[in-house]
Amino acid sequence: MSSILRTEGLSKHWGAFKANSDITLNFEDGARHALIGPNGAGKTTFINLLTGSFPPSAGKVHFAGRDITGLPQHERVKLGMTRTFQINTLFAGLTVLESVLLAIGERKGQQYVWHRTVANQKAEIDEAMELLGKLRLERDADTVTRNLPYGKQRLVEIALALATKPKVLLLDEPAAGIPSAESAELFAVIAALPREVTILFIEHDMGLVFRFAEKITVLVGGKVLTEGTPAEISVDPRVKEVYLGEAEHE
Ligand SMILES: Nc1ncnc2c1ncn2[C@@H]1O[C@H](COP(=O)(O)OP(=O)(O)OP(=O)(O)O)[C@@H](O)[C@H]1O
Repeated sequence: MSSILRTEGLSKHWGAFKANSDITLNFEDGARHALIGPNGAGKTTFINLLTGSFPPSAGKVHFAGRDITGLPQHERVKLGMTRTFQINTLFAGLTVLESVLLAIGERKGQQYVWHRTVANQKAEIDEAMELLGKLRLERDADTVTRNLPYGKQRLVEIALALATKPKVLLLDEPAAGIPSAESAELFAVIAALPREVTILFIEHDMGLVFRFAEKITVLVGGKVLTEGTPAEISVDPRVKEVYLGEAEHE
Protein backbone atom coordinates (compact mmCIF):
# COMPACT_ATOMS: atom_id res chain seq x y z
CA MET A 1 0.00 0.00 0.00
CA SER A 2 1.24 3.49 -0.72
CA SER A 3 1.72 6.17 1.86
CA ILE A 4 -0.65 9.16 1.99
CA LEU A 5 0.88 10.95 4.97
CA ARG A 6 4.38 10.91 6.35
CA THR A 7 6.16 12.82 9.09
CA GLU A 8 9.89 13.18 9.35
CA GLY A 9 11.56 14.10 12.63
CA LEU A 10 8.48 16.11 13.65
CA SER A 11 9.05 17.95 16.92
CA LYS A 12 7.27 20.55 19.03
CA HIS A 13 8.99 22.17 21.97
CA TRP A 14 7.56 24.75 24.33
CA GLY A 15 10.64 26.19 25.94
CA ALA A 16 12.48 23.24 27.44
CA PHE A 17 9.36 21.04 27.35
CA LYS A 18 9.29 18.55 24.47
CA ALA A 19 5.65 17.73 23.64
CA ASN A 20 6.67 15.91 20.42
CA SER A 21 10.23 14.71 19.76
CA ASP A 22 11.53 13.47 16.45
CA ILE A 23 8.36 11.70 15.31
CA THR A 24 8.83 9.85 12.03
CA LEU A 25 5.69 8.00 10.98
CA ASN A 26 4.06 6.70 7.86
CA PHE A 27 0.31 6.46 7.31
CA GLU A 28 -0.84 4.17 4.55
CA ASP A 29 -3.54 5.11 2.09
CA GLY A 30 -6.88 3.82 3.37
CA ALA A 31 -5.55 2.96 6.83
CA ARG A 32 -7.56 2.79 10.04
CA HIS A 33 -4.72 3.94 12.25
CA ALA A 34 -4.95 4.65 15.99
CA LEU A 35 -2.68 6.89 18.01
CA ILE A 36 -2.61 5.86 21.65
CA GLY A 37 -0.61 6.74 24.74
CA PRO A 38 -1.07 7.92 28.31
CA ASN A 39 -2.36 11.39 29.19
CA GLY A 40 0.07 14.08 28.08
CA ALA A 41 1.90 11.75 25.66
CA GLY A 42 1.62 14.37 22.91
CA LYS A 43 -1.15 12.85 20.75
CA THR A 44 -3.20 16.02 20.31
CA THR A 45 -0.03 18.03 19.74
CA PHE A 46 0.87 15.64 16.92
CA ILE A 47 -2.57 16.07 15.29
CA ASN A 48 -2.22 19.85 15.64
CA LEU A 49 1.11 19.68 13.83
CA LEU A 50 -0.50 17.66 11.04
CA THR A 51 -3.35 20.14 10.60
CA GLY A 52 -1.06 23.16 10.84
CA SER A 53 -2.67 24.60 14.01
CA PHE A 54 0.85 25.65 14.97
CA PRO A 55 4.25 25.23 13.32
CA PRO A 56 6.65 22.45 14.33
CA SER A 57 9.91 23.28 16.09
CA ALA A 58 11.61 20.89 13.69
CA GLY A 59 10.75 18.26 11.11
CA LYS A 60 8.48 17.92 8.14
CA VAL A 61 4.99 16.80 7.12
CA HIS A 62 4.51 15.22 3.69
CA PHE A 63 0.99 14.76 2.39
CA ALA A 64 0.10 13.05 -0.89
CA GLY A 65 3.70 13.31 -2.01
CA ARG A 66 4.05 17.00 -1.18
CA ASP A 67 5.90 18.84 1.60
CA ILE A 68 3.10 20.73 3.37
CA THR A 69 5.07 21.76 6.48
CA GLY A 70 4.67 25.47 5.78
CA LEU A 71 1.07 25.41 4.51
CA PRO A 72 -1.70 27.14 6.48
CA GLN A 73 -4.60 25.07 7.84
CA HIS A 74 -7.17 25.98 5.18
CA GLU A 75 -4.76 25.03 2.39
CA ARG A 76 -4.30 21.61 4.02
CA VAL A 77 -8.08 21.18 4.14
CA LYS A 78 -8.27 22.05 0.43
CA LEU A 79 -5.60 19.45 -0.31
CA GLY A 80 -7.60 16.85 1.62
CA MET A 81 -6.55 16.73 5.27
CA THR A 82 -9.41 17.50 7.64
CA ARG A 83 -10.13 17.16 11.32
CA THR A 84 -13.47 17.35 13.08
CA PHE A 85 -14.45 20.42 15.03
CA GLN A 86 -17.21 20.68 17.58
CA ILE A 87 -20.39 21.99 16.07
CA ASN A 88 -20.60 25.70 16.79
CA THR A 89 -23.75 27.56 17.76
CA LEU A 90 -24.61 28.41 14.16
CA PHE A 91 -24.52 24.81 13.02
CA ALA A 92 -26.29 23.52 16.13
CA GLY A 93 -29.36 25.63 15.28
CA LEU A 94 -29.58 24.33 11.69
CA THR A 95 -30.97 21.01 10.56
CA VAL A 96 -28.50 18.25 9.78
CA LEU A 97 -29.13 18.63 6.05
CA GLU A 98 -28.73 22.42 6.14
CA SER A 99 -25.44 22.05 8.00
CA VAL A 100 -24.02 19.59 5.50
CA LEU A 101 -25.24 21.74 2.58
CA LEU A 102 -23.44 24.70 4.09
CA ALA A 103 -20.22 22.69 4.37
CA ILE A 104 -20.52 21.44 0.78
CA GLY A 105 -21.23 25.00 -0.40
CA GLU A 106 -18.15 26.21 1.47
CA ARG A 107 -16.03 23.59 -0.28
CA LYS A 108 -17.40 24.66 -3.64
CA GLY A 109 -16.86 28.32 -2.86
CA GLN A 110 -20.59 29.08 -2.96
CA GLN A 111 -21.95 31.74 -0.66
CA TYR A 112 -25.39 32.08 0.87
CA VAL A 113 -26.17 28.54 -0.13
CA TRP A 114 -29.25 28.51 2.13
CA HIS A 115 -30.87 31.22 0.02
CA ARG A 116 -30.74 29.15 -3.14
CA THR A 117 -33.78 27.25 -4.27
CA VAL A 118 -34.00 23.50 -3.90
CA ALA A 119 -33.91 23.11 -7.70
CA ASN A 120 -30.65 25.07 -7.79
CA GLN A 121 -29.11 22.86 -5.18
CA LYS A 122 -30.04 19.44 -6.47
CA ALA A 123 -26.44 18.26 -6.90
CA GLU A 124 -25.55 19.45 -3.39
CA ILE A 125 -28.64 17.90 -1.83
CA ASP A 126 -27.92 14.58 -3.55
CA GLU A 127 -24.33 14.70 -2.32
CA ALA A 128 -25.42 15.62 1.22
CA MET A 129 -27.99 12.80 1.37
CA GLU A 130 -25.44 10.29 0.11
CA LEU A 131 -23.03 11.43 2.79
CA LEU A 132 -25.72 11.24 5.48
CA GLY A 133 -26.53 7.72 4.26
CA LYS A 134 -22.92 6.64 4.82
CA LEU A 135 -23.18 7.92 8.38
CA ARG A 136 -26.62 6.38 8.94
CA LEU A 137 -28.06 9.86 9.48
CA GLU A 138 -30.46 10.09 6.56
CA ARG A 139 -33.52 9.82 8.81
CA ASP A 140 -32.20 12.73 10.86
CA ALA A 141 -31.70 15.05 7.87
CA ASP A 142 -34.52 17.41 8.89
CA THR A 143 -33.77 17.39 12.62
CA VAL A 144 -32.17 20.44 14.19
CA THR A 145 -28.69 19.28 15.15
CA ARG A 146 -28.84 20.42 18.77
CA ASN A 147 -31.93 18.21 19.30
CA LEU A 148 -30.05 15.03 18.35
CA PRO A 149 -28.55 12.67 20.93
CA TYR A 150 -24.92 13.49 21.65
CA GLY A 151 -23.58 10.47 19.73
CA LYS A 152 -25.39 11.58 16.59
CA GLN A 153 -24.13 15.13 17.00
CA ARG A 154 -20.62 13.70 16.85
CA LEU A 155 -21.59 11.94 13.62
CA VAL A 156 -22.81 15.27 12.20
CA GLU A 157 -19.38 16.71 12.99
CA ILE A 158 -17.86 13.87 11.00
CA ALA A 159 -20.33 14.53 8.17
CA LEU A 160 -19.22 18.17 8.08
CA ALA A 161 -15.57 17.10 7.93
CA LEU A 162 -16.36 14.57 5.17
CA ALA A 163 -18.13 17.30 3.18
CA THR A 164 -14.66 18.79 2.57
CA LYS A 165 -13.85 15.53 0.69
CA PRO A 166 -10.81 14.62 2.76
CA LYS A 167 -8.23 12.05 1.79
CA VAL A 168 -7.21 11.91 5.45
CA LEU A 169 -9.65 12.38 8.32
CA LEU A 170 -8.17 13.15 11.74
CA LEU A 171 -10.33 12.30 14.74
CA ASP A 172 -9.32 13.37 18.25
CA GLU A 173 -11.32 11.16 20.62
CA PRO A 174 -14.47 11.05 18.48
CA ALA A 175 -16.36 9.06 21.12
CA ALA A 176 -15.43 11.24 24.12
CA GLY A 177 -18.42 11.78 26.39
CA ILE A 178 -20.64 9.31 24.57
CA PRO A 179 -22.20 6.36 26.43
CA SER A 180 -20.28 3.16 25.60
CA ALA A 181 -23.19 1.51 23.76
CA GLU A 182 -23.34 4.49 21.40
CA SER A 183 -19.56 4.81 21.03
CA ALA A 184 -19.16 1.31 19.57
CA GLU A 185 -21.86 2.17 17.05
CA LEU A 186 -20.13 5.45 16.23
CA PHE A 187 -16.87 3.61 15.61
CA ALA A 188 -18.59 0.99 13.48
CA VAL A 189 -19.90 3.79 11.25
CA ILE A 190 -16.45 5.42 11.10
CA ALA A 191 -14.71 2.13 10.30
CA ALA A 192 -17.18 1.44 7.48
CA LEU A 193 -16.42 4.72 5.66
CA PRO A 194 -15.04 4.24 2.15
CA ARG A 195 -11.38 3.25 1.95
CA GLU A 196 -10.62 6.34 -0.10
CA VAL A 197 -10.67 8.12 3.28
CA THR A 198 -7.67 7.33 5.47
CA ILE A 199 -8.54 7.62 9.15
CA LEU A 200 -6.16 8.51 11.95
CA PHE A 201 -7.79 8.58 15.36
CA ILE A 202 -6.86 9.21 18.97
CA GLU A 203 -8.79 7.05 21.40
CA HIS A 204 -8.40 6.20 25.09
CA ASP A 205 -10.85 3.29 25.15
CA MET A 206 -8.63 0.30 24.39
CA GLY A 207 -11.66 -1.87 23.59
CA LEU A 208 -12.53 0.45 20.72
CA VAL A 209 -8.91 0.77 19.62
CA PHE A 210 -8.35 -2.97 19.39
CA ARG A 211 -11.67 -3.51 17.68
CA PHE A 212 -11.39 -0.85 15.01
CA ALA A 213 -7.72 -0.03 14.38
CA GLU A 214 -5.67 -2.00 11.90
CA LYS A 215 -2.47 -0.30 12.96
CA ILE A 216 -1.57 1.31 16.27
CA THR A 217 1.16 3.80 17.13
CA VAL A 218 2.02 4.22 20.81
CA LEU A 219 3.31 7.61 21.94
CA VAL A 220 4.92 8.08 25.33
CA GLY A 221 6.54 11.28 26.57
CA GLY A 222 6.29 12.86 23.13
CA LYS A 223 8.15 10.01 21.41
CA VAL A 224 7.09 6.95 19.46
CA LEU A 225 7.44 3.96 21.77
CA THR A 226 6.40 1.43 19.16
CA GLU A 227 3.90 0.66 16.44
CA GLY A 228 2.30 -2.42 14.98
CA THR A 229 -0.89 -4.36 14.41
CA PRO A 230 -3.34 -4.73 17.31
CA ALA A 231 -2.06 -8.31 17.76
CA GLU A 232 1.53 -7.09 18.02
CA ILE A 233 0.73 -4.19 20.33
CA SER A 234 -1.42 -6.28 22.66
CA VAL A 235 1.53 -8.54 23.54
CA ASP A 236 4.23 -5.87 23.60
CA PRO A 237 5.65 -5.83 27.16
CA ARG A 238 6.71 -2.15 26.85
CA VAL A 239 3.13 -1.14 26.08
CA LYS A 240 1.80 -3.23 28.94
CA GLU A 241 4.28 -1.59 31.27
CA VAL A 242 3.20 1.92 30.24
CA TYR A 243 -0.48 1.17 30.76
CA LEU A 244 -0.01 -0.90 33.92
CA GLY A 245 2.16 1.87 35.35
CA GLU A 246 -0.62 4.32 34.58
CA ALA A 247 -3.27 2.11 36.18
CA GLU A 248 -1.18 1.77 39.35
CA HIS A 249 -1.01 5.54 39.71
CA GLU A 250 -4.73 6.10 39.26
N1 LIG B 1 0.25 25.35 24.01
C1 LIG B 1 0.96 24.64 24.88
N2 LIG B 1 1.93 25.19 25.63
C2 LIG B 1 2.65 24.48 26.51
N3 LIG B 1 2.47 23.14 26.72
C3 LIG B 1 1.51 22.53 26.02
C4 LIG B 1 0.70 23.23 25.06
N4 LIG B 1 -0.17 22.33 24.51
C5 LIG B 1 0.09 21.15 25.10
N5 LIG B 1 1.09 21.27 26.00
C6 LIG B 1 1.63 20.20 26.83
O1 LIG B 1 2.13 19.18 25.98
C7 LIG B 1 1.91 17.90 26.58
C8 LIG B 1 1.24 17.00 25.58
O2 LIG B 1 -0.12 17.43 25.42
P1 LIG B 1 -1.14 16.74 24.42
O3 LIG B 1 -2.45 17.43 24.60
O4 LIG B 1 -0.55 16.71 23.08
O5 LIG B 1 -1.18 15.27 25.02
P2 LIG B 1 -2.22 14.10 24.76
O6 LIG B 1 -1.43 12.87 24.53
O7 LIG B 1 -3.15 14.50 23.67
O8 LIG B 1 -2.95 14.03 26.14
P3 LIG B 1 -4.45 13.61 26.54
O9 LIG B 1 -4.55 12.15 26.24
O10 LIG B 1 -4.51 13.90 27.99
O11 LIG B 1 -5.38 14.45 25.70
C9 LIG B 1 1.08 18.12 27.84
O12 LIG B 1 1.95 18.04 28.96
C10 LIG B 1 0.55 19.51 27.67
O13 LIG B 1 0.40 20.17 28.91
